[in-house]
Amino acid sequence: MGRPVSEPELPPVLTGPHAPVNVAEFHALAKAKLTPMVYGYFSSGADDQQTLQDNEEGFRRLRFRPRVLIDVSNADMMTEVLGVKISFPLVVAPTAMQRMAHPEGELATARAVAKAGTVMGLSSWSTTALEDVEAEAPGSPKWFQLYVYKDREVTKQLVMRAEAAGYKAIALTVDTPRLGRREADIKNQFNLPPHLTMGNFAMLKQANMENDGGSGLAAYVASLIDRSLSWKDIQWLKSITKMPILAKGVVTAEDAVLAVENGCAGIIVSNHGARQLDGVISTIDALEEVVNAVQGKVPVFVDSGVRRGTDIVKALALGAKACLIGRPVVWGLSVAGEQGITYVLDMLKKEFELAMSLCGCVKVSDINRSMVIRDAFAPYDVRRTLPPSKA
Ligand SMILES: Cc1cc2nc3c(=O)[nH]c(=O)nc-3n(C[C@H](O)[C@H](O)[C@H](O)COP(=O)(O)O)c2cc1C
Ligand SMILES: CC(C)CC(=O)C(=O)O
Repeated sequence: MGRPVSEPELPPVLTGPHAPVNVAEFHALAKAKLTPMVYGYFSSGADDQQTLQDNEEGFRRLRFRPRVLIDVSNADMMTEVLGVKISFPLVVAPTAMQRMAHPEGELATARAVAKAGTVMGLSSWSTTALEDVEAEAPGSPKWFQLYVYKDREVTKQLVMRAEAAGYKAIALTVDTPRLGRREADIKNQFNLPPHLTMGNFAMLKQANMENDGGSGLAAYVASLIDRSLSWKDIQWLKSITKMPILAKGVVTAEDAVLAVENGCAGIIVSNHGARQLDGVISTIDALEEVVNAVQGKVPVFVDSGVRRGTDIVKALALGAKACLIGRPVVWGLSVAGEQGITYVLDMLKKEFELAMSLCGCVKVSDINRSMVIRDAFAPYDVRRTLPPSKA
């Protein structure tokens, strides 16, 4: 597979023999470019980072059962999320403070994601105002990620602004009543660099990240975010917006059922890129129980650890409608702004197309449960897919 974007248009870091050919190589380039404080914030998981490792390992534990001698000369990667067509089943997850990665931050992301024909998630804690992000790529579908403030009026204003600007959904983050313990941020006494602001909050322009020698972000979250948030607040949220609400951060069947009962329009199986509770189950391991619990009533998405096109095929085989990626986009942005993200998305799209074809799938809906097994040494029970007479 060749490199994704036509070479003459690219900056030197993305051309020639040292150009990255996968997400891991983008990560390495970003690490070399960013300051230790910024890199530490973007890359870290919580505590011992056990789940950080497990998120990627979880995908590796799955093995394919590809089908052969199927005409794959035409691959159709299009799919649909919440009524919106996207070019392939990958959505960009909301990640905070993108101007730390590149001066154009969220604006570069909006342009690249629009060009790729998919959905952008924008963080409440974007370093660019949500209206400016929409104006940069007007009409291109975006989800607004919501942190619920102790001050419900602040929250309400934010939701109303997102709806007025044309955002298509609210991704309500449900796994962050408190910030996970990220040791790099504590060591580096993380703080938003003084030339940047939280773009969505005029009154909080200077983010008050005063810390007592630890992570300024943890102090910021503790002072502003509503720890008392509970399922009943979904009703409140539904009373102030017509946008569909996605519960972002569910990893159990119990909570999946509650999300559906409380009127969520979708579920994002996520452990926040392993940044919250260390030791929590990897999302690819949690996915199937959530899919089974939901019984097709709402779409299920998954993020945390998706690094390859093959990971997307595995997630879809286990019932996800689409995957989201967080860090891979941050690495692309850090390395080469908009072009870096375009390159990353294009690379993952090509990987996905190849993986689909090698699995014998012509279209996204061909991907099914029979295509993966968890344990490479346990035979697949063919009674699941063969008619009884042949099983
Ligand atoms: C640097 C960074 C910032 C993030 N900021 C937010 C955020 O503001 N809101 C949120 O709900 N999730 C946030 N996340 C979590 C992502 O939305 C997503 O769940 C996660 O990155 C997926 O895992 P991956 O990075 O392994 O792809 C952030 C993740 C990272 C890495
Ligand atoms: C500002 C942060 C709370 C954003 C976030 O969700 C994260 O860093 O994981």
